[in-house]
Amino acid sequence: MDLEPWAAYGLELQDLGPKGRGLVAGKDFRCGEVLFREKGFRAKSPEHLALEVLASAEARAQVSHLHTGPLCHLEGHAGTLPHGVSEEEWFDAYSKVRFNSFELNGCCFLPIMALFNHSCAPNAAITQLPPHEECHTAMVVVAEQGIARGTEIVYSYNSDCLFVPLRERRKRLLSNWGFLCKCSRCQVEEEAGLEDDEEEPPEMPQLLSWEEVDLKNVNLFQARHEDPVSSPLTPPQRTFDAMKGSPIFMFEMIALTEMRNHMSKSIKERKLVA
Ligand SMILES: C[S@@+](CC[C@H](N)C(=O)[O-])C[C@H]1O[C@@H](n2cnc3c(N)ncnc32)[C@H](O)[C@@H]1O
Repeated sequence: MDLEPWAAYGLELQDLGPKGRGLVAGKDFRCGEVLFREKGFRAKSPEHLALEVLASAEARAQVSHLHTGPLCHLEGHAGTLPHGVSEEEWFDAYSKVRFNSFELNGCCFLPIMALFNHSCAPNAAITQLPPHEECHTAMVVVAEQGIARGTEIVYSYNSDCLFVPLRERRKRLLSNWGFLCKCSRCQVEEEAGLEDDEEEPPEMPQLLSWEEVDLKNVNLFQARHEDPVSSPLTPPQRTFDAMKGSPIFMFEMIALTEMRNHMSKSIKERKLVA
């Protein structure tokens, strides 16, 4: 795999302080330009994808750079560890998948696209492209406005939260993604005291160290999902094996058309709301 696939798109990976790493425009982009595209993995749940990661050394290498979320979010999972997998290995793989994937017709996991940070005032949008294969997904990131060189490229992890007040946005992002949003919009609204007008401050998830996790009470697979150990993925869903050598998906004209339709719809909706 290309070590820096974002560089071919004119993007730079930078350390952005409290948000961790993020992708920044290495040149000016026009509104509507495709900023990045990737073919990734899709499965029923993060648990299924974590098992795929654990099953292949190559897959582990592909996700080794990813951020892991707060461990407390992993509590409540029931089940047995897959044979030969240590608790630490399980939590690492599960956390990487859980905090870097999207719920879009299943659990979609794109290891490079996961390097973009979230914003409640995004300058880019993501779109899932056809064909929706059983175990793959293809997505593009598109500029929703002109983006000047040096600007961080951000999309919204949860578009439902864009049109609600600061506290509610932060609450939703905390519960789904495990972080307190520090995007430019949230920071401006926080400084303007908008959060003080609302009820109940959001609580940061408690970060646990390995020693603090009581593994007896940690259930690996939540009841909401079928247990992937007793119901393994059926062929040809060895997703990571199938992905060998082709992380970037060259999509077709039909996909571009769908993306443009989505873009103009989403821009129109924003204008209506504004
Ligand atoms: C999908 S990763 C994005 C890449 C990540 N920054 C990294 O260094 O790998 C999501 C994580 O990035 C951080 N993050 C993304 N957007 C953020 C935001 N608006 N405010 C604060 N942290 C953010 C959070 O730690 C979140 O769990």
